[in-house]
Amino acid sequence: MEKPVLDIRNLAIRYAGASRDSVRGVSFTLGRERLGIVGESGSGKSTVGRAILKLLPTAQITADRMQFEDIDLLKTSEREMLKIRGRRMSMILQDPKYSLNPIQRVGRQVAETYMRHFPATKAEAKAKTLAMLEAVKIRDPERVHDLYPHEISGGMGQRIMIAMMLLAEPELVIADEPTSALDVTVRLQVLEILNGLVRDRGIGLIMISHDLNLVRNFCDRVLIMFDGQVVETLRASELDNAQHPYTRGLLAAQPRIGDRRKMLSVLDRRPEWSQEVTA
Ligand SMILES: Nc1ncnc2c1ncn2[C@@H]1O[C@H](COP(=O)(O)OP(=O)(O)OP(=O)(O)O)[C@@H](O)[C@H]1O
Repeated sequence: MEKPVLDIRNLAIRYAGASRDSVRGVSFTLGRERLGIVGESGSGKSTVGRAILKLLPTAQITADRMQFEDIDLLKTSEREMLKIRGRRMSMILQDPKYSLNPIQRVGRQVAETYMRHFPATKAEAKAKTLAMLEAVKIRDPERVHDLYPHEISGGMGQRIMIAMMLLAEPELVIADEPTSALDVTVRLQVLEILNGLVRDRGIGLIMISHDLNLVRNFCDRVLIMFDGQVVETLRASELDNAQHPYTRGLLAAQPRIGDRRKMLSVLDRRPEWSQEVTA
C-alpha cells in the first residue's frame, strides 16, 4: 500500500477547563483520497480537523501517532507549524467571509499568500493569482481581482479561498462544511474543483460534513463519529450497509426525495456507544 498522507492513532483532545475529552481514541489513515467525517453536531468532527492543523493552542492533544507525510505532528513547534499551515496543509471553512480580510482587495490577498510561501515579484504573484482565479472557474479574473470581499458572492468567495489554497500546492486539505452555505449549482462546482485536486494533484482531502448524502456521493471513505469517537469506518459506496446502530439511525433520519412521506426517525443515542473504541 502507498504511504499515507496522514496517519492518526489513538487521538484524544481535551479543551481547557473541560472535565472530559471531546475526542477519544480516534484512529484513521488518509491516502490520496476523499475521506468524509460525519456525525451530528458536537460529535467532534471539527475538533479533529483543527487538531491536525494544530489550531487548538489551549487544548490538550495526545496521540500514539500523528504523522503527516514526513512530519511528526506531535513534535512540531508552533514556529514550524507556521511554515506548514497554508503551505503543506490547508483548511477551507464554511464561510469565506470570516477568512478574508474585509478591507483588502481579494486578488491582493491571494497574491500575498503566494508570496509568503514562494519567492516571487509582485507582478509574478499577480499573474499566478489571475491564472488560479481562472482555474477555479472565475469568469472575469481581472475584474474580480480588484473587488473587496463584501462585493463578492458566497460561492465566489469559496472559490477564491480555494484558489488561495491551491497556489501553495498543499498535500492535505481539510474542508469543514465547505459547501453548506452555497446553493446547489455552486455547491456542485466547488465539489468538482475539490474532486479535481484529489484526481489531478494527488492530495489527501478530509471533508467534514453532517450531510450523509453529500459524503455518500462525493467521498471514497467515511468515518462516522459519535460523542468524540469513531464508531464506524466504511467505503462511501457501502454506507447503506452500515452495521452500527448509530450510523443506521443517521441514515434513517435523512429525508430522501421520492420516498413516500412518513415520519422521520428520531436519532437514538445509547450510553454504551460512548464506551466503544474502534481502531
Ligand atoms: N473551544 C471550545 N472549548 C470547549 N469545548 C469545545 C470547544 N469547541 C468545541 N467544544 C466541544 O467539543 C465537542 C465537539 O465539538 P465540535 O465542534 O468538534 O463538533 P462538530 O462535530 O464539529 O460539531 P458541528 O457539526 O456543530 O460543527 C462539543 O462537545 C463541543 O461543545
